[in-house]
Amino acid sequence: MECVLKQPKVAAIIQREHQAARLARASFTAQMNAQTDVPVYNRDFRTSEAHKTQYLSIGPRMGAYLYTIARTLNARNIVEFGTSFGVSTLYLASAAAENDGKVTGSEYHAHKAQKARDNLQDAGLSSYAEILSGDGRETLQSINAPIDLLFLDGSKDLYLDILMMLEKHLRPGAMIIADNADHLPVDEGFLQYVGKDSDHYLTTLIGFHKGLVSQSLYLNN
Ligand SMILES: C[S@@+](CC[C@H](N)C(=O)[O-])C[C@H]1O[C@@H](n2cnc3c(N)ncnc32)[C@H](O)[C@@H]1O
Repeated sequence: MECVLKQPKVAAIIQREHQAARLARASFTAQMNAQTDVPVYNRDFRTSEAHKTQYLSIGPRMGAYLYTIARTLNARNIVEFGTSFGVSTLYLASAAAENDGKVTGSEYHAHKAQKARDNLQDAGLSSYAEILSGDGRETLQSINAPIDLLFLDGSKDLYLDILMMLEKHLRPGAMIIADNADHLPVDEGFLQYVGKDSDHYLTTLIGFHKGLVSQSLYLNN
């Protein structure tokens, strides 16, 4: 079976971007955390230095997981809230390439969206992804095809808003994956909405190398 992720050109760009993210994080995190008590994830995505300049990207294990889920679902219409420099998008676009599908990414900062497009181009995956620049609450309103996979990785306090905005487009059996679930309150907001009392979602929290990921199956009862 072909695995686009393992194609030398794709693997090289993914490795390059993980390495760049690691180097950038090493110097930036200590510096920023020393300046304020507000964790990176709680800072305003429009104004914070971290959101403007840093990768804040998933790691290789999470990337392999996203790719596997997208391939297993045969996901053709993949939507990503929070693209940054497009590391996660490279994994999702690799699966989309094999599924004859497409990823629609969203990133508030225009220069980040452009770098994500450049990375996809370098990997030869441009035909399988489109990156919308601007606030996902506006740009993702253009989605109208049935969604197979929704990856939430933008501002944590907007996960529920984005889900509710796109819910009408989820196909039954769609998967919603939310990163950094350990940063979310359990008994309100997104996790409460998709949690055990929901008739529409079956949700599990998965422990990763660092933190929790929420995975919800859309039941559409
Ligand atoms: C955790 S990073 C995403 C990392 C990316 N998924 C990856 O793994 O490479 C979050 C990104 O979401 C963007 N973001 C946050 N809220 C957003 C919004 N409302 N609309 C668009 N982008 C947003 C931030 O600018 C930031 O670059």
